[in-house]
Amino acid sequence: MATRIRPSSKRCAVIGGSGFLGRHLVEKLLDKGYTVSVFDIRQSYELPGVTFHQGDLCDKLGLLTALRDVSLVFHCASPAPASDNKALFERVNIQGTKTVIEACTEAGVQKMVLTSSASVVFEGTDIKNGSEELPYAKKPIDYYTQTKIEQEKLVLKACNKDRGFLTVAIRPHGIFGPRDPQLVPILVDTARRGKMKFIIGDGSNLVDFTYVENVVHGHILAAEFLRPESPICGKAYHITNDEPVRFWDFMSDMLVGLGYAAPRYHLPYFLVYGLALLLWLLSVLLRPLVAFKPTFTPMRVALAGTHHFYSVSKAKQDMGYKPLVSLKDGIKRTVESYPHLRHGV
Ligand SMILES: NC(=O)C1=CN([C@@H]2O[C@H](COP(=O)(O)OP(=O)(O)OC[C@H]3O[C@@H](n4cnc5c(N)ncnc54)[C@H](OP(=O)(O)O)[C@@H]3O)[C@@H](O)[C@H]2O)C=CC1
Ligand SMILES: CC(C)CCC[C@@H](C)[C@H]1CC[C@H]2C3=C(CC[C@]12C)[C@@]1(C)CCC(=O)C[C@@H]1CC3
Repeated sequence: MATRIRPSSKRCAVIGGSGFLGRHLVEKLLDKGYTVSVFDIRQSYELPGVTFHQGDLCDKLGLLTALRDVSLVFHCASPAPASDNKALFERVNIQGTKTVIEACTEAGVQKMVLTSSASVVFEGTDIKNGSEELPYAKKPIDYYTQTKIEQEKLVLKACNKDRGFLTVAIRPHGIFGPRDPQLVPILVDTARRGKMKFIIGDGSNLVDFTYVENVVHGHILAAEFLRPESPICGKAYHITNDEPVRFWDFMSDMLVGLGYAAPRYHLPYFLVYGLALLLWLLSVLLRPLVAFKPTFTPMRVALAGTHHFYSVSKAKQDMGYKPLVSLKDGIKRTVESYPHLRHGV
C-alpha cells in the first residue's frame, strides 16, 4: 500500500498574499525558511521562493492547484472594507471561505490560520481591554464586519483533531505600516482636501493600532503553536501592539510626521455620527443616479470617536506573544515609507 507522503511543514500557502498584510507575511515566511505559494486575485510583486497562483478563492479547482503539497495555509484575503459591497463581502468572505476550507481538507492541508478582525465584537460603543470572551457583535458596524464574523465562525468550527485539520483565528486591530493601502492614504487624502481639521468628540478615546510586523509575528506564532495538544486549536486571539493610544494622537503623529497640521477643533460625536449616517443613506439611495463615497462613513466615525482596545493576555499566555515593534518605532517607519505622501510633494 502506498504511504501518503506528508507535505513538508515548511511549505505553506498565503491566500491574499498580494495584499498589504499578506505580502509582509510572505516576506517574513521566506526569511524563516518557508517556501510559499501565493494565491490571490492579483499578482502585485515577484520574489524568489514564491510561486504565484492568480485566481478567485471561490474557485475550488484553482485553489487545489495552489494547495498541492502544502501543509499550512494562511487565509488573509478579503475585499477592502471601503468597497462597501454587501454581495461581494458575502461571496468572498463567507462562500469563499467555505470553499477554502473544503479545498484545504481535500488537499490534505493540516493547519489553517485565518486573519479575522478584533472588530467582530465591536458594535460602535466603547470596548476597554476587551477579551476574547466578549460575544460576537449582534449589530456589527457594517457588512464587512458582519461577514468577518461568519467567516471566523466557519473556520473555528472546521477545526477537527480527529481528521487532522487544525484551525486558529488571529484578530488584529487597525493594522498600519509601509505599503498599507488604507489608513495612511485615506488620512492624507482627507487632509489634502482640508477635512482633517476636526477631532470627533473630546479626543480622549483610546484605540489599538497594530504595526504590521507584530500582526505577522502573531500569525507565525499561531501557525507554529497549532498542534493537536495545544490550547489554541479552534480559538480566536487578539493581536495588537498592546499600547492603546488616543485615536487622535495617533492620527496627529502620522499627519505631523508627513508635514500636515494636526486636527484641532472639536465636534460633538453624536452630531458627526448623525450626519455620517444621513450621508451614507443618501449615497445608497442615490447610487443608481450618482456615485459618491463619503469620507466620514458611520463606521469610520464610530471607530474615531469611541474607545476600542483589546487585551492580548490570551496570546501572551498560550503562545508567548509579545509585540516586536513599539508604536513609536512603527509610526516612524511608516512615515518614512511614504515620501510621496508628504505635504507639498
Ligand atoms: N487592514 C486592517 O486594519 C485590518 C485587516 N484585517 C484583515 O486582514 C486581512 C488582510 O487585510 P489587508 O492586507 O489590509 O487587505 P488587502 O486588501 O491589502 O489584502 C487582501 C488581498 O486579498 C485579495 N482578494 C480579495 N478578494 C479576493 C478573492 N476573491 N480571491 C483571492 N484574493 C482576493 C485582495 O485583492 P484586491 O486588492 O484586488 O481586492 C488583496 O490582494 C483581511 O482579511 C482583513 O479583513 C483585520 C483587521 C484589521
Ligand atoms: C477620516 C478619518 C476620520 C479616519 C481616517 C483613518 C481611517 C481610514 C482608519 C482609522 C481606523 C482604521 C480601521 C480600519 C480601516 C481604516 C481605518 C477606518 C478597519 C476597518 C480595517 C478592517 C478591520 O477589520 C478593522 C479596522 C479598524 C480600524
